[in-house]
Amino acid sequence: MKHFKFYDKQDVLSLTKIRRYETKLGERVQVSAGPHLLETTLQQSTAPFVLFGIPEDIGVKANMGIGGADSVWVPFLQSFLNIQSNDFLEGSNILLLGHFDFSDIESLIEQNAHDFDEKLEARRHAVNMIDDEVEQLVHMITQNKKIPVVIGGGHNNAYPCIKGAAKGFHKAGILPIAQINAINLDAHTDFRPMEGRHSGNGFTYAEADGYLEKYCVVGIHENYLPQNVWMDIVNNPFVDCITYEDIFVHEKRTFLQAIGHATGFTEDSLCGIEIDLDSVANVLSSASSPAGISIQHARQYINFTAADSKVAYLHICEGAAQLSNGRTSADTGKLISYLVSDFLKAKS
Ligand SMILES: N=CN[C@@H](CCC(=O)O)C(=O)O
Repeated sequence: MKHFKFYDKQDVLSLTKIRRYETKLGERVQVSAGPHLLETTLQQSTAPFVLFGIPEDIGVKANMGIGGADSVWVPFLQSFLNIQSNDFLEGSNILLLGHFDFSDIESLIEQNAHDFDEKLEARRHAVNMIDDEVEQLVHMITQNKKIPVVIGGGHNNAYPCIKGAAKGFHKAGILPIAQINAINLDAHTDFRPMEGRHSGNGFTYAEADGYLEKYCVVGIHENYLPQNVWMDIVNNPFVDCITYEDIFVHEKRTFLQAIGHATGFTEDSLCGIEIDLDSVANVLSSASSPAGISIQHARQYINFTAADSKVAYLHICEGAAQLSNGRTSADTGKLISYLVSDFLKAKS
């Protein structure tokens, strides 16, 4: 994990606005005992939740998407650490570990790959390196029976989250085999073919490698579902989906019924909870869209899945504060901080 930057108390407090007579989450969260003491920290910490960031957009670019998923981690922290510590959420049950910094890999690719094809190939190759480091961290966290709360980054990181959690919880004796389920609220299935690693095929690789058993994706947009992926889903009894159109256009079932279906489909094992922020209307991301669920729906999804599933991890991804095409949003970090706090409250 040579790309991981551990935080100390000072790092956290530098982003926390201290105010007399009030206490913020930044004053209450736990931090690591030091870069070389991760195992000891995880063994000794009383916090059941371990929060870290993967501010990278290599996976999105490797999927021919618009870069910028690396820009939301700091704005998220600035919001999250300044949430009031109170009876609703106190903060000391969170261990804030730090973030991955893969910017050296991206710089190398930019400097050395000559054209579009070479860059695409290099980025798909680089995603394997990201996979390995993220998997290692998720494995260590879950092996210590803690729940990772992961802020991306591209949706490519679903793969190392699933693989790391499956292996870690198996090693901890919680799972008989290294295999978990996953629920995903997303405009896309991210079940694209195995053409090299990128943000559009994390679940395909996880399933093919045997770490993902059942996968249910809620809210996919018919307009962005490739026919070959649709056929793969229809023919796979371990994969299920409910389209955005079936919920909000044809009204075949309500949003909460769709989530209930997803938690029911995956209830036999530990389950990774995933949300791609391109599912939320007008939130800045590579695949931003004016059509999508509301922020209220996203918060309900987090609340219900956290309460109704045996959670293996939470992964919130693809949000951006600034895209490589110049678009910006000051709100994405704050939205993510609401979703993380909703999750923590639902689990308390
Ligand atoms: N994780 C997102 N995957 C989508 C969106 C791609 C994009 O436009 O960035 C997909 O592969 O279709």
